[in-house]
Amino acid sequence: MDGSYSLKPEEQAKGTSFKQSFKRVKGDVWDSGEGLCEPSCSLSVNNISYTVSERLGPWWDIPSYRKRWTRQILNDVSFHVDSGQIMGILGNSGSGKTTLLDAISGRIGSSGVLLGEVFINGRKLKREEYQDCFSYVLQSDNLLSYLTVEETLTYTAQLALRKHSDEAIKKKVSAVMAELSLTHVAHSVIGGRIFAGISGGERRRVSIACQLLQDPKVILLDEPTTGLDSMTANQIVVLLAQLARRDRIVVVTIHQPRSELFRVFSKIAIMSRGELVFCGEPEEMVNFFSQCGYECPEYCNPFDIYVDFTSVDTRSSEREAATMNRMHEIASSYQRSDINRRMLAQIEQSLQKSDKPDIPFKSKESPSGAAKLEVLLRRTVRNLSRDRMGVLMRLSQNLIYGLFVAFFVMRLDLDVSKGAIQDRIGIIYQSIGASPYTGMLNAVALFPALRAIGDQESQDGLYSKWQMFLAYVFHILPFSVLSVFIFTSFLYWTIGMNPDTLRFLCYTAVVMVPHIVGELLTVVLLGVVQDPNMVNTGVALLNIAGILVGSGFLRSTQQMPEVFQWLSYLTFQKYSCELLIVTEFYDLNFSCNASQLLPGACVVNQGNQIIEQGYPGALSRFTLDFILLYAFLPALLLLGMISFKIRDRIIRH
Ligand SMILES: Nc1ncnc2c1ncn2[C@@H]1O[C@H](COP(=O)(O)OP(=O)(O)OP(=O)(O)O)[C@@H](O)[C@H]1O
Repeated sequence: MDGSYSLKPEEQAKGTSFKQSFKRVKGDVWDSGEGLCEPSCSLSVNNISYTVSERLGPWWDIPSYRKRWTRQILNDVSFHVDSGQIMGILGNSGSGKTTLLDAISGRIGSSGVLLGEVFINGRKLKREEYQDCFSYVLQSDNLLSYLTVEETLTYTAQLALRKHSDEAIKKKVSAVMAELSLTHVAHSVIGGRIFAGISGGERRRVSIACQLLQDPKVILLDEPTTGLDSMTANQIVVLLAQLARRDRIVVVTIHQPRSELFRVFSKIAIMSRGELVFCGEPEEMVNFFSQCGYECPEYCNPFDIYVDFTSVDTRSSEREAATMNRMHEIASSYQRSDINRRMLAQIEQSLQKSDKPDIPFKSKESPSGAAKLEVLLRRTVRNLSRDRMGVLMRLSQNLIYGLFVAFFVMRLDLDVSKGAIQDRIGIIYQSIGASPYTGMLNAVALFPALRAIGDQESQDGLYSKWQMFLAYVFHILPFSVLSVFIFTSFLYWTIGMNPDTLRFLCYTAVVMVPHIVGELLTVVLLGVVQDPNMVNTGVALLNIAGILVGSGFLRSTQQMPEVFQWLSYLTFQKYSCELLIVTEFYDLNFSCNASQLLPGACVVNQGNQIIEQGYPGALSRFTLDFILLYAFLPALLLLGMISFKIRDRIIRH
């Protein structure tokens, strides 16, 4: 399977070669073309039901909103698959295919009630063992755009199998790439929305390859062909059949497979309204539907026809009643059929076996928490460092903002009558007020994609979501420091702030915190709020509130009601503004050309007067203010870890 991937001509012609080269010989013994082999593993799903409690109406219709009803999403679903087999789950939209996979892979939300059991080799799986046993490939490919295929797989292998030597990991990655025909694109980048990389089908294969690194016996795939053209979709299904043939169980939900894939599947399950209306071999399906009186017309795709026969049409109440009856009629025929009886007997047989093989868990020699963090950090840095626009954006945003300010202010004066005091206060206000926004913009643009990857990989058991959060925070620090340093170096000296190197360093150290806090706060909120736009708005409002209450510029702190005075202690703006006022105004003397001004306009002509009148005691609190300001960073790190632990509970995948 090295090199370019294509269907063999005879497969393209008939789509039957798999079944022919992979015949059922006797009972559960399969000929894989490499000699007869007993299935080494079996998956039995027994009476899985899932119900959720839903509100009757929308929130604006209060009476119905207060009432709840119980909705059955899955209803007593049972099936049995042996290793070597690929089972395709079909059904119209909303029939419960994804929920079924979520249920058997342990990724179902805690919002409903899940009943039923899952057995591997006749041994009952505990709920907490589901994820250690099954690999789950989601519908969307969550991959880092700037990594190559080989790098992507190597980092995943390092996260999953760190205890292996580098050499062993390299071999494993090469083997998986060969198995999935990815060797020819090993050094190509994955690509993203704004730049081209490998094709959609190859990306899907990389997602599957990431799962294969842990040697799962059971692979579940949710709509792996969605978004692919029909030829590529076929190739993916054929590839999955080949993976199954190598002694694995593959269960795949699929929309509208092409008819030539009919015989590629070992088993086909059809779902409708949460019920399994049929589950059996392709030939059995044709006979079953014919016996029910629903023949597949010649030249029609049996998949489409049988899904149509079992779907409920809700376009009118008459159609709904008629199609619902038909669906129930087919489902009960299946329940009474020999096909179903045989399948139940297979489940029973595997449960009764005296010498049950062990449960084949995925390879999981996880590295320590610190080692995982190190891999995540390396991976994130490498991805960002190749993102030219991302790096440029990070480094230049603050500087561009500094250019606006410098252009507007030009050069600070020492004459009070020429705005010496007002301009300096304005610069401090802008430095503190605006820098959180640039941090926020970075996080909103770059973090959601990483969050999606973190969600998936943490569900795969590779690491915890808070580790991804920490890796993100650590990887932005050097960029943030550099970006703020470029900004302050330019602005401070260009507009002529207090010309003292130590004061410049203090100014830089202070402005650094709001910028990092802006990004950190955004990431913390993105842990518990899914929508980046809401987080955007939330952080912007919090920043506005913070600068109003904390800066003392709009209203002096002493004049504020007591509650706001207390609240100001919770804002980083209070400490940073106090610090910058001291840094700029301490021991600075102004001139005043009083002849052009009203009498008394030159009363304030020393920087120390500004400090004492506006921020009494700020001079003595200088060190304390610094400590309190910098305390916001570890506090937000802690909050972030809590936020991503909460995310573990609220987001299932
Ligand atoms: N936690 C839940 N709460 C409420 N409804 C749910 C929940 N989970 C699933 N559903 C509903 O169950 C039905 C089945 O959803 P599911 O995603 O499994 O369908 P599907 O067959 O995979 O559909 P599609 O092919 O469109 O992806 C849908 O109507 C969905 O809205």
